[in-house]
Amino acid sequence: MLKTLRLKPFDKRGFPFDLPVLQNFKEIEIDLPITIFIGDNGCGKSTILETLAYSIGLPTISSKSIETDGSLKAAKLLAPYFQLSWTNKTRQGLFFRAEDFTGFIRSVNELRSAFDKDMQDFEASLEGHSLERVRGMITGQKNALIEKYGSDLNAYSHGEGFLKIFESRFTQKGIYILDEPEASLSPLRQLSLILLIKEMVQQRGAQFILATHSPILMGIPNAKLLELRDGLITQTSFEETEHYRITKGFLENREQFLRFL
Ligand SMILES: Nc1ncnc2c1ncn2[C@@H]1O[C@H](COP(=O)(O)OP(=O)(O)OP(=O)(O)O)[C@@H](O)[C@H]1O
Repeated sequence: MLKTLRLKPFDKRGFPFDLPVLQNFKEIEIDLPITIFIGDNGCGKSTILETLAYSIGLPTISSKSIETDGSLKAAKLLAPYFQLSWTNKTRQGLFFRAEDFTGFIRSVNELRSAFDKDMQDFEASLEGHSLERVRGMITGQKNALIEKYGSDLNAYSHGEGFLKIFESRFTQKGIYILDEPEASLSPLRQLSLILLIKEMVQQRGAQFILATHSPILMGIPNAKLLELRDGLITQTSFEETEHYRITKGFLENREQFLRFL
């Protein structure tokens, strides 16, 4: 389990080093199975999560190497200053960003189509024993793909596809870093995600680190809530978060609430 994140002193300028939150923090404890980063847009949650995922070397949903991901330039710059301490070091788990999802669905479906196209080509050029061997190989690979992700991820709605990915990739003890996993999940599906996370923690001993704007996900029992605000990272309680207070005020009396906007 990841226990602490320390930020070594740096004398660099420019993004990401100029982020206010990086000016002040020296060490944060990530000592519970579920840690949730919260805070307003632009406060630096994704930058911290991306740098953590990069430092650990976690797989992304596309299973491509995180080191060659061009969108993680800031994480590469910052990673040398991240010092992680562990009880049991691991590189197993997943780094999930909502924005990776669409590209991922496309690539899975392209791979499936490529298997079909290869099969047609081989059927036209081979025969007998050779054709049977190639057919067996391609069918095996295609079936493995279908078993893992379903017959066609495009056949699911966006939110259903999200949950399908979580179900198929939350499999082993490891560390799961999820950046805004609520992006297209209905409140009911967010509760399903909480259930999945709880099962993974209780049955597999997995660790989760999330960034979210969802008051539902923030309410996961026994999670450590770290709020980024005014350039500081401080531990907070569910009821103290701005997200909770605004949502509660709105739900309790939205007419009056909106009058003050
Ligand atoms: N490549 C970049 N160059 C300069 N500034 C950047 C770059 N990428 C992000 N930023 C800025 O860094 C700040 C932190 O961005 P980050 O994505 O970490 O915030 P966040 O807390 O995850 O926000 P959100 O909740 O909107 O996802 C933002 O103000 C953003 O505009």
